[in-house]
Amino acid sequence: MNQPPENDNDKARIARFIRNNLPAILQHWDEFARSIPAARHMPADRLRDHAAGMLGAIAADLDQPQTPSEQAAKGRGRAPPHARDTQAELHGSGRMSAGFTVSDTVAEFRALRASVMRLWADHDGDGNDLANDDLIRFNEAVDQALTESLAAYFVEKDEVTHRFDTLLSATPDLHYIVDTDGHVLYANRALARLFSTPGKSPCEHRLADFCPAFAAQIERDLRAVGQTRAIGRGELQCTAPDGAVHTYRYVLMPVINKDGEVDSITGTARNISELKASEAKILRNAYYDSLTSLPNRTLFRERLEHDVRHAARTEFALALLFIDLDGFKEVNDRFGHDTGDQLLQHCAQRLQGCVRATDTVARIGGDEFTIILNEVSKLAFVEVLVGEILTELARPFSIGGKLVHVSGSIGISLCPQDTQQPDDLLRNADQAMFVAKHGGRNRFSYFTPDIRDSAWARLKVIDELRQALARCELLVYYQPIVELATEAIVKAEALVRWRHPDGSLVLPERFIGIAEEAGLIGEIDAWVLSQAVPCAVRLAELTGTPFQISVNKSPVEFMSRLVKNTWDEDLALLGRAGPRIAVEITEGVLLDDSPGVRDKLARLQQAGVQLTIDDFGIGYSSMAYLNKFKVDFLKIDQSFVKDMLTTNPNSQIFAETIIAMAHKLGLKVIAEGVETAAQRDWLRQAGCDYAQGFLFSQATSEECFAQLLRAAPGCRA
Ligand SMILES: Nc1nc2c(ncn2[C@@H]2O[C@H](COP(=O)(O)OP(=O)(O)OP(=O)(O)O)[C@@H](O)[C@H]2O)c(=O)[nH]1
Repeated sequence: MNQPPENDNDKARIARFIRNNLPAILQHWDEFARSIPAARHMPADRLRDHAAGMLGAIAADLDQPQTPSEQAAKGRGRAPPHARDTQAELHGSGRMSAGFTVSDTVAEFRALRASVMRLWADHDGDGNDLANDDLIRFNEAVDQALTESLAAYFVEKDEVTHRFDTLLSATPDLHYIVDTDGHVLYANRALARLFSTPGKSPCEHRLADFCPAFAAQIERDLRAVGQTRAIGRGELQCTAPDGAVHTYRYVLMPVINKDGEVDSITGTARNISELKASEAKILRNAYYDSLTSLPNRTLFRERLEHDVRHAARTEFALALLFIDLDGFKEVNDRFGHDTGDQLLQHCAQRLQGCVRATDTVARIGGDEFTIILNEVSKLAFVEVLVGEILTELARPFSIGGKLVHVSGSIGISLCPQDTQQPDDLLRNADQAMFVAKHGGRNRFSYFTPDIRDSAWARLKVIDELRQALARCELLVYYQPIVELATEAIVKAEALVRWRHPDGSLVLPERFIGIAEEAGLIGEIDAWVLSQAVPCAVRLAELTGTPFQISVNKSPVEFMSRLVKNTWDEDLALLGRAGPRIAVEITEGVLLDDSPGVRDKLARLQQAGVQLTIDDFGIGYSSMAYLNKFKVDFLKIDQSFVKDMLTTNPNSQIFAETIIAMAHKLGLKVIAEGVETAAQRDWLRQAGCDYAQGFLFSQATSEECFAQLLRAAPGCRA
């Protein structure tokens, strides 16, 4: 049953008291408030304004008439608020945002209550009965305000929690909070999903349970963070429920409570599996050959250094094998690069099959492999193994239904016998391989000091040759080609000579091969051509008839990418020279079916250059290409001429056959190396068209050549 409202004067008295004594109450309150941890660092005026607001709201509440049941409800803090967003509610949500704990918030109300009551007690009131009644009313109003404030505080807290939960749920990173014993207090959705155990919340686990393989590491890191309060970092691998293994990088941070103790530990973990995979790929690319998956040159060098150091500490030797495939370019040219690539892969497998796991097989260049053989106790074993490798490489490879053949040339250098320097060891093995290759391929050669000396000599020649070009030390000599019927000099072959700084005249046999290997041959041949063209013009003026000079174009110029490309300039020059210049090529060039070679031949043909096939008869001597390309002259190799009348009568048959065949095809024949009158006579009688050789003249300077021409009968000069 409702009680009548209380007397208005009574109701207003405490409210009036609060309003009249507000400065004094706030002064008391200030002292209390400073003991609240969260309020300690707040500006005093803000705290006061806030308290004044709350007291004003409480006083306003006290102004309201209320029934006894409302009063009872208020006493329990259950009275409905007067309006939405009461001052108390605003207080509660504000305190939550300002970082007040619940107990801080309660303490603030306690301080307000104590401040008013202290002052009330000191006050000359209107009598204790009334004062007690007022105090009861006051306490009820404070309780009500506190309840409203806390309710708003928790609503705000839930909202903040919800916001953070939403934020943490949206991220693929794992976020978690554990207590100092490692029990999970919070796991975001990504972590819960990753380690979902049916019927069990992540909070029923210890963090270490999620990753048993790294449990000890997790426990150790959590312990360290708890003890040192330092941030902990680490990486671990976890197997997800779908069996996938992921790598996580994690950070652990201590949560310090108001007493300065580690209350809990928060952690985040990021899946870095992709990063790891790309790091591994970068590492693989830096150290491994992508085609064969063998160690590349960089890793090989590191291993060699390591193994050489290791060998120095043992009584065992180390053998380094340098393997270069023979005829690999032909595989590329004939079957295409894909087949070449597959061949390299097969070779890599076969090489690996020949050695122990402790040895290293590496691919250090195009068709170059190296093998480090460790702990060699007997050199005989090396030879047995090298024999096996040669057999393996020479065994046909079946690639794409085709049988492909190559072989290998192997150089061997030993540590410590030859050297203990990794760089020298590699150079030695390379030089020894070079010797094996030039010794006929499909074989091996040990490094010897002689090899080193000749390799150094070779390098010296390359160096000097480079300078020879720049210092104009090369000369062109001309060897006459006579018409056998008349013995008149009708043509010449341009041959290069090198006036060495030591004064000697070096013949091409001594340096052309080296120039080819060093990639200098293109420049040399181009220079010879540039000299021969004006010479042909001058000789034609001298003789009064067109005069042709033939120049050599090395097969290497057609085939190797190492050689400096002078083709555009050469062809322009040849085009201007017309029939004054013929180009001599070997038959191997015509037999080469690779697109690069075919293209260069076609350009020569388009320029209308007359072609001479040099050294005819010693190679494949296939007739088929004579049909495909317009050839003008065949040069019978001097080896046939040399022994046709002495040791090998078959040479006569060869020469006769070549001459007959050439004539049937409309080609003229030139015999090289004619040294005797008997050879000349035989060739003339066999129908050969032209001859050159010492019988007529050695190669000579343009000046001497001009004298030869002037001395010839019928010369107009
Ligand atoms: N298919 C393929 N070819 C390559 C690769 N790297 C280099 N080459 C080619 O391998 C060839 C190596 O040249 P050489 O060693 O002179 O060729 P070769 O025919 O074995 O010559 P010799 O060693 O004198 O017997 C060149 O034609 C390169 O273009 C590759 O990764 N794949």
